[in-house]
Amino acid sequence: MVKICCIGAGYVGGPTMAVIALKCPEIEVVVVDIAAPRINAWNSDHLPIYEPGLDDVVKQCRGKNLFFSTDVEKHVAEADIVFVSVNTPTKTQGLGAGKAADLTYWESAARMIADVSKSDKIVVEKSTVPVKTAEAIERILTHNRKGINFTILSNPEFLAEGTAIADLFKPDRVLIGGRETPEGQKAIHSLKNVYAHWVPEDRILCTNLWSAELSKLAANAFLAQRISSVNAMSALCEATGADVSQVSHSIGTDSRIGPKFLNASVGFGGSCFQKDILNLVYICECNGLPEVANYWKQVIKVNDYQKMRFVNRVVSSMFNTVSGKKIAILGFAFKKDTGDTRETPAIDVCKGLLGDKAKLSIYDPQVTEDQIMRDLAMKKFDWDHPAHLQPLSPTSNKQVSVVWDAYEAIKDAHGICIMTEWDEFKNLDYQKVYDSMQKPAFIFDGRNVVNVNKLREIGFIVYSIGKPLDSWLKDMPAVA
Ligand SMILES: NC(=O)c1ccc[n+]([C@@H]2O[C@H](COP(=O)([O-])OP(=O)(O)OC[C@H]3O[C@@H](n4cnc5c(N)ncnc54)[C@H](O)[C@@H]3O)[C@@H](O)[C@H]2O)c1
Ligand SMILES: O=c1ccn([C@@H]2O[C@H](COP(=O)(O)OP(=O)(O)O[C@H]3O[C@H](CO)[C@@H](O)[C@H](O)[C@H]3O)[C@@H](O)[C@H]2O)c(=O)[nH]1
Repeated sequence: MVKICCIGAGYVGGPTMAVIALKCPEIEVVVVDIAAPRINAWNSDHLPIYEPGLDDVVKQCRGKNLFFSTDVEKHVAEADIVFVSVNTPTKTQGLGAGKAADLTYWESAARMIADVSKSDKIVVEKSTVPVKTAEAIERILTHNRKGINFTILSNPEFLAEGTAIADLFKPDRVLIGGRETPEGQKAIHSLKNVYAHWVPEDRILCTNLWSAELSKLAANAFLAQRISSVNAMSALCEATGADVSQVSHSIGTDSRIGPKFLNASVGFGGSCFQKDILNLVYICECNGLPEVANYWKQVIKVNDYQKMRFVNRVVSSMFNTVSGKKIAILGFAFKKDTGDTRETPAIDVCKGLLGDKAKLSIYDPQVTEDQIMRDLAMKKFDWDHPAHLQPLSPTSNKQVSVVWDAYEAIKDAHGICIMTEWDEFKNLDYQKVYDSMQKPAFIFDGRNVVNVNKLREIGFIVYSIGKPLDSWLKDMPAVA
């Protein structure tokens, strides 16, 4: 029986391995992690992450050929294929701080693999890493080896949160990079056989190591670039009276552009886009390519601009101050159908409003109060470390309350900010909402989910990203 061990039971390791176990009943899959609470949760009825369809997959194979364990060394030693899916945060100190990837967790995993192995292994990079990482990992593995052969592959993951299971069941492609040596090609073949259980052969792409590593960074940079492009257009739409949804639709019907990933928003969030672009920027700088680095840096700059532009709109519309005013924040996750808040634009918007002394009442159907308080207190990039290394949550923040009902958050508020496109925000009883608010009642829709005309008929003053401005907002000072 082939044995797979995955180091890192997070958003990638957990769902990916669960799907491999489901699709390959004759393979034993063990997911290991240093975080005992996470492993306990994977072994319980309350999985550590919210992801549609995940419970079902885990229930079908857990205890049969899918196991979760903290006994990292034992399971690594026994495995034929070791996936490494640990955190690769942005460095906060030292050389490359604020840009380069911190490979501490990866390196310690590689050293441990080298120490405990007693048989040949294929070691698979599942984490997103800088191009050329495989070379460094190979050195660590081979330097420590005791006659054991390690073959390294790059197999980056392209799943998106909220649709992880659907993405894993039917990936656009699986990418496997390896050395162009007989051992490298043999290892590629072995990993290809795993995915071939359910992925059509023409969707399994095999490349050299560096192409696979760089393709992951490039894919995220291109995706994020589309969002920053449409968000940049949204500012111009507001200035000219064009409607960004109409512009997106018009350009998206050109088959060379395509319709996906053209939704204007308050900004992109999530654990990957910013981190991976910063990493790409750093790699370009290290390779003496400042123009290329600056090109990609601009994607992040526009994203930061979009979040600040939103805060400025809120404050300037509400008579240039939100001091002491209750603002309801609807949604805190970085997108719908996930409880993940890593780099969510809600953090920057909330911090901006708190900086102007607003009182926030926050509601998200999947995010806990503890997580929100922690996010609002955390320093940039601290979130991307294993749980036991993160700062504890602060006891309280007098300006912030977290509630478990949208109407409760909205009651007596002066304004509403929609930060996540949860379906339930489209279907609120907006007449009831209006009646329960202070007047004038403002809605700032950061996700373009509400029906602007209907809400204006009710009496709201509505701001929706990239849409023709409310006459109220037109009279306000320019904020761009
Ligand atoms: N989240 C996504 O949607 C996504 C998608 C594609 C790629 N990625 C990449 O995959 C990697 C993992 O991301 P994630 O979202 O799953 O992170 P995560 O924080 O959810 O999970 C990482 C896990 O690794 C564990 N870990 C760290 N060091 C360890 C060690 N030495 N031994 C055992 N366990 C260890 C941590 O405790 C944590 O549970 C990152 O490089 C990320 O960029 C993420
Ligand atoms: O048209 C769009 C599409 C997305 N977003 C925002 O962009 C962010 C990222 O969304 P999405 O890409 O759907 O989710 P992620 O889970 O971050 O997935 C991205 O990052 C992963 C980690 O590397 C990759 O594996 C995926 O392929 C890539 O889509 C979210 O805040 C979205 O709200 C927009 O604002 N407008």
